Amino acid sequence: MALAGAVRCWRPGAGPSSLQMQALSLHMSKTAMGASQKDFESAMNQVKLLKKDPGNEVKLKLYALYKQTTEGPCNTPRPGVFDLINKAKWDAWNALGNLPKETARQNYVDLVSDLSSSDSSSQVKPETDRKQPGYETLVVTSEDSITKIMMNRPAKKNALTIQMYREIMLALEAASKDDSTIIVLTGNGDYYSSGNDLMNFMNTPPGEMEKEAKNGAILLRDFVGCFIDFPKPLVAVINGPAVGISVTILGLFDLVYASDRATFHTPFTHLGQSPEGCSSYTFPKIMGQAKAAEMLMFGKKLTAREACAQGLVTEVFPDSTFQKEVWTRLKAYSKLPRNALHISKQSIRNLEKEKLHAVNAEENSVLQERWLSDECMNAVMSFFSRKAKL
Ligand SMILES: CCCCCC/C=C/C(=O)SCCNC(=O)CCNC(=O)[C@H](O)C(C)(C)COP(=O)(O)OP(=O)(O)OC[C@H]1O[C@@H](n2cnc3c(N)ncnc32)[C@H](O)[C@@H]1OP(=O)(O)O
Repeated sequence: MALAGAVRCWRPGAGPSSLQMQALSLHMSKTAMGASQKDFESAMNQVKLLKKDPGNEVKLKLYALYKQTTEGPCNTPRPGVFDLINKAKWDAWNALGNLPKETARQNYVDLVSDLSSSDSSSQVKPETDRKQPGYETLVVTSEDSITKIMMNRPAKKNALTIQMYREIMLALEAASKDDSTIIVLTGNGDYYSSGNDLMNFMNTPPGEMEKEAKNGAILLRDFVGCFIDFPKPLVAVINGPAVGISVTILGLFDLVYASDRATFHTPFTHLGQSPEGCSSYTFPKIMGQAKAAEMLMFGKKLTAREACAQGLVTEVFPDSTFQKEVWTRLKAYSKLPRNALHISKQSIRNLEKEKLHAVNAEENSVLQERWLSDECMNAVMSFFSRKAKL
């Protein structure tokens, strides 16, 4: 509801210290005696300084109290049934009945004082303070109704360890229930992610290969399943090159923003493996059979612009302004009506959910076999012996 213009009392603005001082002086004057006209004017100014939007219900209350204080009881005709905004405002004002002007003024000042106190206690904190505890391989923060999950293993190009798969699942589970509107996955450092950590294949005793392959397939099924079922808008902020599973799951995101430094590489055949992340289904749908085969079968690496032209990426930004442009965009999107956004996401996804889970199960059962193949073992060994030979 667009009330901002009419409730002359609302405009986010200045810094915390002036806000806190005004709240304090307002509180002191109103407790000494009834609120004066000066207190009322000061409250009207203060409401413009609030950083946090108090929501339509509170804005309606402020509007009603303002009108009651300045004009007395509502005696204008009720707006027509289709004039929704003015009708809501009229209803709020009319609900105050014959409340005396002095009481309305006092209530207005009290309400603003309460809003100011909670607003100053929720001022922006540095990122280190906002960081959610409990993650070792991720940095998870929430701000402006956006939960950001950042893979945090820059020295290893954000290669995904078993612990990282698990922590990403936990972070998604928590984000699905928090009050965020949008969830972002991104990487710390120069890479978005180099995909599965190839060490995941190296620590298995010879007799336990089959069991480990089975466990790996279960973990992968659950990991990809979280993206299939995720109920809120998911945005990938691709800060640099992306490899393997970090690319294939992009078909399950709602928006993919990429720096022009990013590349997209799925070298499954070279690794003796096969596609996962539902890409065997989503990629041909997104980019057509021929282009999907080039990526998934022949390991063609795409630039960000090529990936955008093929529909895998939503938009490409110059690396120099990437973070600024993307976060400005996301902050604007995060103010959209939350429930409507989530319902739209779910309507789109629900049409495909069953199919995606079936594809996920099929891909994982093929991969489970692939991990036991000589082709896969040799490719992994050759990656790790590469450095030793230099
Ligand atoms: C539960 C199991 C689920 C499995 C799901 C199936 C998923 C499949 C895939 O994701 S397949 C894709 C796997 N990824 C790769 O094949 C990429 C391998 N890495 C590379 O090719 C290169 O490292 C690079 C191109 C990403 C970057 O090259 P460069 O710029 O030359 O840097 P370095 O190679 O020196 O890398 C720095 C440091 O990071 C280590 N590292 C990078 N990526 C991985 C990786 N994927 N796995 C393990 N380690 C990785 C690299 O070894 C270096 O370590 P060091 O400094 O030498 O200790």
